[in-house]
Amino acid sequence: MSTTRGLEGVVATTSSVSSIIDDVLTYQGYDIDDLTDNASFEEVIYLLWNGRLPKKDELEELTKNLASDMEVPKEVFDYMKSYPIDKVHPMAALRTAVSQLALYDEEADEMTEEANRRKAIRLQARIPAIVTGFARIRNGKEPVLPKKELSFAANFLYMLNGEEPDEISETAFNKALVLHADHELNASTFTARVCVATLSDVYSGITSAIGALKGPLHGGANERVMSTLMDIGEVDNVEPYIRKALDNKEKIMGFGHRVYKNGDPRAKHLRDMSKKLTSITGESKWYDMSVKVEEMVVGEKGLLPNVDFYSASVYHSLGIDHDLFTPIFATSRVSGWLAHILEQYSDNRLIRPRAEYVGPDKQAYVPLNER
Ligand SMILES: CC(=O)SCCNC(=O)CCNC(=O)[C@H](O)C(C)(C)COP(=O)(O)OP(=O)(O)OC[C@H]1O[C@@H](n2cnc3c(N)ncnc32)[C@H](O)[C@@H]1OP(=O)(O)O
Ligand SMILES: O=C([O-])CC(=O)C(=O)O
Repeated sequence: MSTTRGLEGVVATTSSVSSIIDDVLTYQGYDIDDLTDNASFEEVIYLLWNGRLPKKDELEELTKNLASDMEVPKEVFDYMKSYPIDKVHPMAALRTAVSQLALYDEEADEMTEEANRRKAIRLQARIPAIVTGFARIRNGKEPVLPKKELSFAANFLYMLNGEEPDEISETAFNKALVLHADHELNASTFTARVCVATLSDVYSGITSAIGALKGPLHGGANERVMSTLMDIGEVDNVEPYIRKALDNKEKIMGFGHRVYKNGDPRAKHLRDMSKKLTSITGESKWYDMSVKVEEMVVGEKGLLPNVDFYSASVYHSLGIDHDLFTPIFATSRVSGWLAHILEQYSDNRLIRPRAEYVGPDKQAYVPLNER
């Protein structure tokens, strides 16, 4: 038996949801650049779940269903109010609340395709309501109900702040959602597929995926990018800070990628958005620092920024709390997880690889009092 550390380069399944070929990312064959410039997040959800872009009436129906399914069972928010709220990370809150959602869904264990699609809409709709509801509850405020006439992106910001966003913020947030929606067999998506390949339910798949996304080597990196920028503080501090970190063999969050070696095609969109938004807020230093960090990490290590690097200054400029950055990633990525879960169910086989045994051999049991 031979092993590949971290399964690098191993092709573990076929999929038609998204592809990364020659550093080009597509969702169902549509280039991410095209979708980012033109599509609403709702269109992307439809595309990922159905393999084609929606017609007008199909989009209207999905948008209506998403808006009407955003209301979270009261019990979930009641329980949230009893969390040790000042110690709970929003990703932990999200993981718990999504698991709890299953308890109030009578169809949770119903395995027909129709039921799974209905649950997909409910999960896609309720995750933003949970993320924003938690953000408000921990500040002593009540969750805000979504407005049916708002887009998915606008509703997120509305439920978070209690005020409808301006057009620039809505557009930027929509682009960020489009950019994070799916990414082939990344760690959290693989986790979701492994879970549901046992024929476990959709809620279990999404709860597991949230756990995987939370880690700093994956979705959790975006929050850490902002911590790095805050630690650096000023453009002039970038050089000594990054040099010291690299000398100490520390990882610079938001750089490197398992699949892309010539750069993540999503990063340039977020870089442009960061430049624009930080100049609007009058805090260009976050963009300027980011550019300087990029120059140094590219120069010293040849590592390029991934999706998490510039998203940090984008979300910061939208006034979002830093520990909500990864839950926002989950709010978008749940669309991809659900597409992969539906695909897995449609042609399922248990996912069960092997491990090469490297432990001790031929051990004989020694009674407790002789050890
Ligand atoms: C949405 C996403 O999940 S995108 C990724 C988000 N994660 C991050 O930004 C965290 C920082 N980046 C990393 O930790 C890695 O680049 C990963 C996890 C993304 C990819 O990991 P792998 O493919 O396993 O690469 P690996 O960690 O083996 O790195 C290869 C070499 O590059 C170095 N390296 C990789 N990323 C970085 C980094 N961000 N900073 C400094 N050095 C790095 C490693 O130390 C290693 O060096 P070595 O060969 O001298 O030991
Ligand atoms: O694909 C990966 O390994 C990580 C990533 O960029 C993503 O999930 O968006």
